[in-house]
Amino acid sequence: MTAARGTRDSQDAEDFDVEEALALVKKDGAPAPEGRSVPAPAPGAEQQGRRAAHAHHQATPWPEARVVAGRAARSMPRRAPVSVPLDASLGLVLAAPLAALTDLPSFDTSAMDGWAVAGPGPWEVREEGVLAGHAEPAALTDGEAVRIATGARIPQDVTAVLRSEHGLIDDKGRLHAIREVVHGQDIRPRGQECRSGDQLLPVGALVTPAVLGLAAAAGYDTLAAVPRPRAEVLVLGDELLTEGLPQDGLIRDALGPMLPPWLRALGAEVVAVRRLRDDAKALHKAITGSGADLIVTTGGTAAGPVDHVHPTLRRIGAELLVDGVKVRPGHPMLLARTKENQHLVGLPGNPLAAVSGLLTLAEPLLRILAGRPAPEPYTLPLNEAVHGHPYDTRLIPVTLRADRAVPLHYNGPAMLRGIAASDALAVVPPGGARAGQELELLDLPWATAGIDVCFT
Ligand SMILES: Nc1nc2c(c(=O)[nH]1)N[C@H]1C(S)=C(S)[C@@H](COP(=O)(O)OP(=O)(O)OC[C@H]3O[C@@H](n4cnc5c(N)ncnc54)[C@H](O)[C@@H]3O)O[C@H]1N2
Ligand code: MOO
Repeated sequence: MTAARGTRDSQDAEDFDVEEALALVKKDGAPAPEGRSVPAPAPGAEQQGRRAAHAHHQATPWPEARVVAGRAARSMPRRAPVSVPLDASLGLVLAAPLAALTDLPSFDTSAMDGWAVAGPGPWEVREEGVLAGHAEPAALTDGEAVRIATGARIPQDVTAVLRSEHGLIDDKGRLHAIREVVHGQDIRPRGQECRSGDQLLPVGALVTPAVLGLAAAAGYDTLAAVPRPRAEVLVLGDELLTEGLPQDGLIRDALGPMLPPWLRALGAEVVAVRRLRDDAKALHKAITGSGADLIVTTGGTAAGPVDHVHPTLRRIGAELLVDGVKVRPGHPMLLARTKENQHLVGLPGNPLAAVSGLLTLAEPLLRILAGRPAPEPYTLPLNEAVHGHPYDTRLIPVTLRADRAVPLHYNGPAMLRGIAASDALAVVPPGGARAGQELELLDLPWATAGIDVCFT
């Protein structure tokens, strides 16, 4: 057995047996790391444990969880379109059709460097040439030519543009064509691409770099866009460090740096990222004080002594729309309506489990709030078999090689090593998948061609 194979087997075991493994640690009273004390079980911890076991049976199937998240977004009223300067509209969605504000080109334009000529040659060449962006050139009369640059306005009564490489000046200063001159050649007539008022793009089009260019060319300084849904990230955990090396049982916060750009790539405006201690009061205050459309919490979703997300949601009377999902990793993820027009996605603390929650619940919700089109579902064959969970869907990081999905190792719930090297998450149905089996893929923003590569 190779080392890599051994690693994966042990990860799979962790995946299936994480609950039992944790229970064993607790039963045996494993010593706490030096200098750190195990918090006493919170009042009601036993009840929480029962609730967690119950919740697991109530968990929503993975495909349905995504539908519920989409429905939650559709239940929210549409926010009014915003007028956004071009340089800030990348990644937004048009809230009004993009209609040309001008003819394009807006004047007859030379397509080449050379001479604008009138009538048949040879031509007398005028002394002063015509450059792009300069004053309106004087009309030509038959037998005349003028030097012209690409993009310059065509003088009146010009019949064609002769490219510089297709003309010769004789010793008397007259211009001769070395090729046949076709009427209108190398002239871009006004309105060739569009007339003022023509619809260039419909409502709902994604603003890509190309759209920015088109909008600018068509005369726009601002665009009417669907506003980005506002997301606030609450990173929970006493054990988290924001710099330096992990030490004394403390670890680096991996989600604080990862989630804001990822949420932005999913269409959100991240209005705040706050780090909170494992403290129920602080969490209550942060949730009830937030004006965001979506609150994303990390950690605290399970039934441990300092897992305050469920109790806090109960306390504020939130409606749990999804309470656990039949997916590995990430099964404790949740979605709640916290108040009118506000939802909360609770991501599990294990980093890959958090990614799973992000793509299962936050992605459809944000995509619909941002007015973005749903990505076309697609599948690729697996290049090797993967184990499945007996009852739950698995999401595993894969790279895409020669139209095959290659599963990556280091895909345990607490690991980011696999996903950091991956292009997509493959959706493994309960029971696993054979080599060659077509699996649905969820593209990761950095691997998607087009706008999704643009995080800023
Ligand atoms: N008795 C049970 N215990 C656990 C269950 C269960 O079903 N029964 N599920 C396990 C699973 S699966 C997951 S996933 C986690 C979810 O836990 P929480 O959402 O409550 O998260 P925490 O306990 O706060 O943290 C879990 C793990 O992740 C680390 N973490 C947390 N935040 C971060 C961060 N920002 N950056 C890096 N790492 C983070 C944290 O230190 C823990 O190691 O619950 C299992 N337990
Ligand atoms: O199995 Mo958990 O959801 O670690 O990810």
